Amino acid sequence: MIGLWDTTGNEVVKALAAERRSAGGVASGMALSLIVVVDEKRVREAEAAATIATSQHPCRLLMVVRSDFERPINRLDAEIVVGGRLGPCEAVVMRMYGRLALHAESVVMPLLVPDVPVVTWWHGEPPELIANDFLGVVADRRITDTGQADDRIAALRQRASDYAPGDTDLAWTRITPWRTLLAGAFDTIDAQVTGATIVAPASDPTAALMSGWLTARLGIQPKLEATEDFPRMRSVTLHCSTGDVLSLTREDSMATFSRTGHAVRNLPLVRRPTGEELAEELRRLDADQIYGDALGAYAGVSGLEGRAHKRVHIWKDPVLAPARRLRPSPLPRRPPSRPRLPPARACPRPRPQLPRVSPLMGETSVIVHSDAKVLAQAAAARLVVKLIDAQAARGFASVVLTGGRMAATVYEAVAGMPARDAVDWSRVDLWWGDERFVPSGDPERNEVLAREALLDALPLDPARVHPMPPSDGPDGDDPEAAAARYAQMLAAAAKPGTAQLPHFDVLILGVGEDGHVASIFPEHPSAYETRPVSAVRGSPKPPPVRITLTLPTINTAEEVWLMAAGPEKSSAVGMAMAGGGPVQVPASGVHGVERTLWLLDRAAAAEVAPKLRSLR
Ligand SMILES: O=C(O)[C@H](O)[C@@H](O)[C@H](O)[C@H](O)COP(=O)(O)O
Repeated sequence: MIGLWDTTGNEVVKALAAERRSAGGVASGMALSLIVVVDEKRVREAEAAATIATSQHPCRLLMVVRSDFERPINRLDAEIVVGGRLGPCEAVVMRMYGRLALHAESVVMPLLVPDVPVVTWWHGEPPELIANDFLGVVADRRITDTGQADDRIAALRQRASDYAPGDTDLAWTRITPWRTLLAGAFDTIDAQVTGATIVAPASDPTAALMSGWLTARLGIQPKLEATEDFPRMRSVTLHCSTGDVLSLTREDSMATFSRTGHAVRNLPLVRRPTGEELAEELRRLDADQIYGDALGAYAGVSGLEGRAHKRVHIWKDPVLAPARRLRPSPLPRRPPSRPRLPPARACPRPRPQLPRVSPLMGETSVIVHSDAKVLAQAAAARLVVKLIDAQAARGFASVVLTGGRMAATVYEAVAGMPARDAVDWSRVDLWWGDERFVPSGDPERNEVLAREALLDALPLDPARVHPMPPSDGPDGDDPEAAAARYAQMLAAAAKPGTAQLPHFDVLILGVGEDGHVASIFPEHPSAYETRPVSAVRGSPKPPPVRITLTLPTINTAEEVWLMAAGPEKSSAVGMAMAGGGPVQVPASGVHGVERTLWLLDRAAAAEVAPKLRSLR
């Protein structure tokens, strides 16, 4: 077991690899990644259940304990157990504090086992909308437990309204033994079932699902008879057209089965531990249509099976929802005797700090167009509409431009578009995300590219056009000074007293074959930079000296659009969308405050995992 205190996602990935090596392949052949989302007070229960389930299903268990969203600092503590107290699996228990807890996926995604299904189980109050939790959006199967909700029946109805195939609920799993016994009873009768009575507490979601199941299978409307004398569903009685009555009644750990004209029989009906219920759900990785039918029949919602299997992540900040305000509890202190992660100790060089990415991250959409030409036309149309909308809302608009072939085709498409005249170009601010540090007028400059392809044809206000300084500008051949100058220009344009940067409505990026964006290159110092603007030396893409906005600056834009076309971009795009990490794949580290848009052609989208490609 390794305990990592106040750590980073990267350290957890490294420590897991180290622990796997030292465990000598204890947990090979993992069939799935199981993400468990749980509150601190229920961790022990969740661990006990997961231990039972993982003993039946070899998997990587990723337990996410989220707390104190309001805490101003972010912190991650992690515990890595391979083939130990959590069963024969690889387990990472992660405690996330502060705003980091809202972006658990940034830590969890790199830990998913490649190419195997992902199952997410919430042990506790289920999320109102699964789309609000990225850990649910990435999962192939999603397991909630409405039995844990404060208002269990309302939670069940909410599951129906929010349903997508692949969802399931442990309140449903709980009636598997009942359904087995009742199905056996049906087999013994020829008569038609005309009615049913279910005796259960009024708020029992399991009884509600039993009612829905009987409605969906037999076309009857069962009567729910409320009782407060029993904590769980007490009995199910079926009335046949012949007048026969079949009844199944729970008695402690068994059931009595009675049928008109037959002797009463005792049958096993054991209440299973949560871990057994979880294990049952892990046995199937396709959608459970019978559950969907039962849920829809109970809630009176039709067409559940026809819904899309995948959800789009919808950002929701629980801190802004007054009902969920949480009082921060003291952060656990690192135990003095706890050893530090061995690989980190072995690392001789001080590691640079990862840039703090903005905690605000809107929805991510992936739009795949047939080819680069259509992509350029569509992106151009989108840009024109975005600028018109921004001007309608605020009177002006601002866009951050980039360089490269894809950007050039989009600029040309805007230039050739009659609708471009609907934009008041004199009220558009233009900034650059990066620039090649060469003399002014040099055809290598991104500024020159944009001017020739588009800007020269537009009635812009020159005072609103802000190219990055050239190498023959006021700072001469000093890219650091030029970067600092651009940072000052940005600060001067920011709203006084509120920010260091102006508002960017949309920031456009091309994606390099190696996953670079702007002039932030993989494993390059620019990928660690936290100042707003950075000089770049030794760029792997010529020319070698450049200036770039850094990741924290890019991530303040309202919308960030990443554009890529062609097969040579497919692996970079695939890695970025799989959460490759901002240093290894800078494109994975950018996002818009309100929206991140991937604009791809089919060839560039080829390696985007199917489950992500369906995000729209
Ligand atoms: O100055 C640059 O080179 C760019 O700003 C760079 O980030 C570019 O956008 C990508 O490399 C994609 O370029 P392509 O669209 O040409 O592949």
